[in-house]
Amino acid sequence: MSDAPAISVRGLTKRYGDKVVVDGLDLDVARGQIHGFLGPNGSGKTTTIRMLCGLLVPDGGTGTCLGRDIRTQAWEIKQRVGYMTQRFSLYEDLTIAENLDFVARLYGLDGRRRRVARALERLGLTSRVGQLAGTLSGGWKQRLALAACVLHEPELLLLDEPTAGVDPKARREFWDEIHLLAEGGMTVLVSTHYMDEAERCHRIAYLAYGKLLAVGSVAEVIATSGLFTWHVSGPERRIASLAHELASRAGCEMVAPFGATLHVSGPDEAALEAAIAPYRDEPGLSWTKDEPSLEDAFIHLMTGTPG
Ligand SMILES: Nc1ncnc2c1ncn2[C@@H]1O[C@H](COP(=O)(O)OP(=O)(O)OP(=O)(O)O)[C@@H](O)[C@H]1O
Repeated sequence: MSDAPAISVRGLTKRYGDKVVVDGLDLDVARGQIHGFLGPNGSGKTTTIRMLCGLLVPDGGTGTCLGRDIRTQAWEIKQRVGYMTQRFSLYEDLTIAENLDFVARLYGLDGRRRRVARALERLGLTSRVGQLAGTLSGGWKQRLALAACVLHEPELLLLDEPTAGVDPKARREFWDEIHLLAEGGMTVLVSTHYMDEAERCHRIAYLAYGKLLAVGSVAEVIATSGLFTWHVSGPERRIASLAHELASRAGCEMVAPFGATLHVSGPDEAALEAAIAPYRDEPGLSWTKDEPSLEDAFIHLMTGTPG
């Protein structure tokens, strides 16, 4: 396997009319990595994914995907990439095996039986081969969609919100499968809105309004945010009123209740401590300084970006 990055793009730009939806994006994804792609709705994740696999031509920028030029070698890229779109559809009145066989025929793949058997085994679907796709739960449907995407043994998987609306257990299992595929050498770029999924990636990139705001490991992205956070817990009614009081104090940029605990954050450590100082010795309240969560960091990064 080559050491060259699976994805390497510079200044990637896409406009629709006057609107710049991807704005000068630089991104490197190493081979064999699971790279998360996060950002609010409409931030340009799908558009970027479609430019990377040659489905959309960028208006600006250059780069390679699997060593091929994204502008001039789209056909070669498409053959080596598995792309699971947000609305991946399967034939509900066909069984799991029939769906996979159909996809293999559609793409004219050689060794169909072997490929279908391998995909079934890889994704733990062997025991359900005869089940109609329409009778599968959301999690199993997504797993079948993933099996269809790996039938041609791609080097890179582009997964666009593959687990939206799927329950936590099925999401966790789906991610176990993604990790197994990566262990086997596949590179994965996966967009998600779920923080727990972001934390299962080797690296993440955070996009807002078409601009890349942060990239790195989860710890690096949290550090990039430059945010400081305190947690305070206490009686529920007091926590509810405290949330209102703190929200109006300078230095508290974000105040978010999590049950009977508040996450209180701000980018200026001294200003934040001054804001909470009057409450620090209040009986019944328990304060701890903590790392900001990834969600705190993302919301802060987005708040500082003009839309
Ligand atoms: N074909 C198109 N024509 C015009 N505007 C488009 C087109 N495709 C996407 N857009 C706009 O580009 C912006 C980025 O959309 P995109 O789907 O890439 O965002 P996203 O980050 O994937 O969002 P989500 O998380 O909701 O899937 C949005 O404002 C969207 O409305």
